[in-house]
Amino acid sequence: DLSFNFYAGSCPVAEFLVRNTVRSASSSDPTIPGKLLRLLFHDCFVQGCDASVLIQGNGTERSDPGNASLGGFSVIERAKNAIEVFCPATVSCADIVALAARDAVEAAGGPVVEIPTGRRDGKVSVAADVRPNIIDTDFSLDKMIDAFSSKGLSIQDLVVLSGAHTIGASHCNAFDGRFKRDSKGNLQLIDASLDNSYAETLMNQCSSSSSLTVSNDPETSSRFDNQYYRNLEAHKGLFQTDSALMEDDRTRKMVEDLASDEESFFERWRESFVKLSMVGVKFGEDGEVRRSCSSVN
Ligand code: HEM
Ligand SMILES: [Ca+2]
Ligand SMILES: [Ca+2]
Repeated sequence: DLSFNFYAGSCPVAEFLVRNTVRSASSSDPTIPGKLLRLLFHDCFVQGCDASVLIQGNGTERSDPGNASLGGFSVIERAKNAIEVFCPATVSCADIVALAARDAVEAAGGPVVEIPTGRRDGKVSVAADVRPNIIDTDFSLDKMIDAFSSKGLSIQDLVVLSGAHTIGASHCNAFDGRFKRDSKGNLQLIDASLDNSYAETLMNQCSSSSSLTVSNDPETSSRFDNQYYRNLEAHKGLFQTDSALMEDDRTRKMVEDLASDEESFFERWRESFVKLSMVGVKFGEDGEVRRSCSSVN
């Protein structure tokens, strides 16, 4: 079973080493927190929170185009290497991924969250599992709710965890279908739920380079705060799936509450984040503790 401070006896420095690694990596590279947080989402939604996303090789999850824009792997590997020095073959990579995401939020100014540990590392990682489980930016609210519910997560968890888009960055192809440039070079909105001037800014940013990334939250791009929900209220959600939360009665009220009260966002984040970090966790012989995070033992 998972428990708080699972490694208290077997590896008391584990959480400290992860936190330190995440802190130092984030201060030298401010793109790290967003990467580590998204990595947990993509791990937990495919085969559960079992570090299946870290396995390298032909045909693994990591090789799927749906995971092509993930990052932060080297930070996980660094934390694992530090931990192996003190307590070999004891701390799972799945726990390191979850702890690193937790610490990334804290490093970006977000809430401190206590999470249970004791996850086991999965032995299966198949590319074909990725796209059926990861939510695409063209999903309707109903499809998002179904996807979350299939992982034991509620509508509230969907709205609260989407608040992760208060940090990090995205490639233009994830949202540039929402507008286009007409023959005169002017903006033509395709998705009417998007603010005109924001769309114009995005269009211009994206036309300068196709591999460019844009901040998910242009107001406070590297700060984990409730600005994401204020952006949604202003029709400045980056993805259609972000805007959709404002367009439906089932979620609009939650967005407004979270936009007006950061402390309540942080409180709900703690709850929903713990739930996300426990999706489909493996126990006993269903899993193992990997020696190296990028390959099964
Ligand atoms: C609800 C449906 C969601 C959709 C459709 C979605 C989609 C996306 C997409 C397309 C990107 C841009 C990737 C790129 O182009 O590099 C992105 C970035 C990101 N997502 Fe989500 N996401 C969702 C939920 C979540 C959740 C639940 C979390 C974590 C709890 C999360 C955390 C992030 C973070 C932190 C980034 C920035 C990554 C970086 O800076 O490298 N997302 N998301
Ligand atoms: Ca997984
Ligand atoms: Ca922010």
